[in-house]
Amino acid sequence: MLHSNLLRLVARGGPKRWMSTTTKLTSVEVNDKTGIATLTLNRPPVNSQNVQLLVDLQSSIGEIESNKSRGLILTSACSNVFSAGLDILEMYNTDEERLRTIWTELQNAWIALYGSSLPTAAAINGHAPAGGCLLATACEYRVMLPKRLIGLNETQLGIIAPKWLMSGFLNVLPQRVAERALTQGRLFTTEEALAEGLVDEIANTKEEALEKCAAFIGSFTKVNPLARSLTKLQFRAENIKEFEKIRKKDVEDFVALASRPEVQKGMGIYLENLKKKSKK
Ligand SMILES: CCCCC/C=C\C/C=C\CCC/C=C/C(=O)SCCNC(=O)CCNC(=O)[C@H](O)C(C)(C)COP(=O)(O)OP(=O)(O)OC[C@H]1O[C@@H](n2cnc3c(N)ncnc32)[C@H](O)[C@@H]1OP(=O)(O)O
Repeated sequence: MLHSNLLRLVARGGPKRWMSTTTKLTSVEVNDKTGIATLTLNRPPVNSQNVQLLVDLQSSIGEIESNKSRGLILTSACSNVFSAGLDILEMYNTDEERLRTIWTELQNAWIALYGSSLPTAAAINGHAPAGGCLLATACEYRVMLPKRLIGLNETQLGIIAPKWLMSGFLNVLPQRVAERALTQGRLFTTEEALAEGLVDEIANTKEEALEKCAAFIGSFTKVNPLARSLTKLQFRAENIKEFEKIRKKDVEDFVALASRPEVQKGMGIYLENLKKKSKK
């Protein structure tokens, strides 16, 4: 009896909890020759970060770390957008528990990428505002397509990016430039981002961006991987320590802020405007 039940489960693909009814929103492809993994965000039209995308992103990072890939390139399957940041629809008109889950998974995804011991690079093949910029700046290297926008525009939305969320941004920009950009909620064009050091190179196509990212990861071929990763993590240790100290309180702060009536109202107006703009 037990045996036949097991056989039935195997035939159906295993116990139910492993039978996901939804498709994964990220994919991983490892290049046989280079051993470099490309992790693609695939939630059209704009890769807005809902809980599932954030959970899938963590699982793909885990997969890449355990399959002994030589490095990780993060990119997008959407033609003009790397990621539009947090899914505002998911944060709108919802309950506190959902808000708690959204923020916890954003934190988890960020720390998985920022704290990865692997060499990481972002092939930014489209716009990367807010949470999109967060993921790109969690990586060690950025290559971006021309005439797109990147930055932390939170103040333009009337919200505040917490300190940990600025860590990657502050790693690559001088304090003065970062402070001005964050207080203005500035989105940089690719060309401005290159001039300031927010991105490292420009590429004309996604393929070229992937090649440049692979070349960056390839630059570590002759470096001892353990020495490399420990050195990287020493640079990031202070930010990670600060983040770990406040991560629980940070979730509650977010829930309190995002559930305020005036913030919810702002989200509704912002969503309406986004929709109006996309219909034009
Ligand atoms: C706004 C208030 C948020 C309040 C949060 C409260 C507390 C938070 C405290 C701190 C948080 C900081 C951390 C991070 C925050 C974020 O990430 S918030 C998200 C910020 N993102 C943006 O401002 C980007 C908004 N999107 C755009 O500017 C553009 O869509 C684009 C990325 C430049 C791409 O342009 P385009 O290719 O022209 O695509 P469309 O604009 O036509 O969009 C297509 C459809 O996608 C919908 N959409 C776009 N972005 C989002 C999004 N972030 N969430 C949900 N949905 C989004 C858009 O409405 C279109 O939908 P329809 O086709 O009309 O149905």
